Amino acid sequence: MTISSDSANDIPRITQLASTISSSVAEIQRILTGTHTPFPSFDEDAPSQFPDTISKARDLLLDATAELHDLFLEPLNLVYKQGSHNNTVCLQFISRHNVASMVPRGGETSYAEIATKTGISEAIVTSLLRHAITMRIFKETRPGLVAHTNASKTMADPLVNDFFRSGTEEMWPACVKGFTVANGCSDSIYDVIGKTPSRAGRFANAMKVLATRPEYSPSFIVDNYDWATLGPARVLDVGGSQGHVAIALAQRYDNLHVLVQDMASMIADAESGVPDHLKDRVEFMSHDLFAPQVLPADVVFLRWVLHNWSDKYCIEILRAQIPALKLGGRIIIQDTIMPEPGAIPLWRERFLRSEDVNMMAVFNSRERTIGDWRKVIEPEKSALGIIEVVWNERT
Ligand SMILES: C[S@@+](CC[C@H](N)C(=O)[O-])C[C@H]1O[C@@H](n2cnc3c(N)ncnc32)[C@H](O)[C@@H]1O
Repeated sequence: MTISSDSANDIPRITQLASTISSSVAEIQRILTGTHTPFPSFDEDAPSQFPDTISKARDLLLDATAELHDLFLEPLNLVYKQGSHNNTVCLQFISRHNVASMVPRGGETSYAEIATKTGISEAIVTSLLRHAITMRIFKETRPGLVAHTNASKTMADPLVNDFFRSGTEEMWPACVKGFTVANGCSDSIYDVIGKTPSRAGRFANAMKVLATRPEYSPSFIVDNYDWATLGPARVLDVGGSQGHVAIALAQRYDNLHVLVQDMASMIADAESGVPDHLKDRVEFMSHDLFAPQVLPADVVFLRWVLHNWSDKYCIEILRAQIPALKLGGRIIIQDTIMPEPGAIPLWRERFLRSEDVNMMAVFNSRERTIGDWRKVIEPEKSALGIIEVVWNERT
């Protein structure tokens, strides 16, 4: 029998992992106790985010616990565990029928009642939700009765529900067949959902939800670029959806006037989400990002836009922005830079690799490494050059 061990001191890998788990939990306990922060739990009212201060210990803990767990699965079970199609079926059922909002906060409801409300048989509802419960979405308090966990309660938020519905109804079929085949057309996802306000609205809500994840927080662009030194500046937030990032920028920097440009269906009613005191500095305009810019700008800002497009289209998009730039103007791009394999904690890398596959299936694009970005931005292609890259390993 071969024992997996550290050859230097002959400590088995499983023991090393247990020791990492023990020391990182001790560190997290020290920090949470010191800051009077509640400990993690699946309870309905447990906190939904963690303080930044535990980030390093949490990275170590998540990777070590996952490795230890996986080591004790037989190889076939390990691979089976990663096959997520049955998870997706459950999430599609829950989000399509707004099941999470049928369960009262702090109370319970029955599978039978959910069956009546959804028009789906009690047996199927029970199977789908009992599978969801193994993912810690809902809990069965007594036979036949379900209540919220913190995960299911999160799904009761209409924006979060839209996020999962967009994922399971737009992205998932596209991952199986490619977006165009799944939708029986030759148009891009944006052309297709742009024609249906409910689908466009769901997508815009999904973007807002993604931005609430600490890794995708607008604070990275607000905090890591010195917008104040630009002086009075007009910023075009190209593909800015419903303005959640524009609002964050205008809130912090009163020197900025931000014009959000997006497809008409994506920005329908977006103005109503802008706080009154920012309404004169955050505005919206329907504009095709491939059309030459008509308005002069100090900054053209593209956040999470280019990763949706293959190189050829990125170059077209960038070229279309150039006529807008005033002398000394700049294009600021905030987007994913793919790390080398193994360069960041595995649980974080997994999210990025999953996004990469999503880009491929839904957009015929990909998440880019710094070398890939150079190819898009090199001067002879787009008339631009990379001046500075700021990389934050948590984004
Ligand atoms: C991935 S989302 C990013 C949204 C936002 N910038 C953010 O950071 O959350 C890409 C955005 O590009 C917009 N978009 C796609 N094609 C477009 C087009 N042809 N013209 C204008 N906007 C477009 C989409 O509607 C969507 O809001």
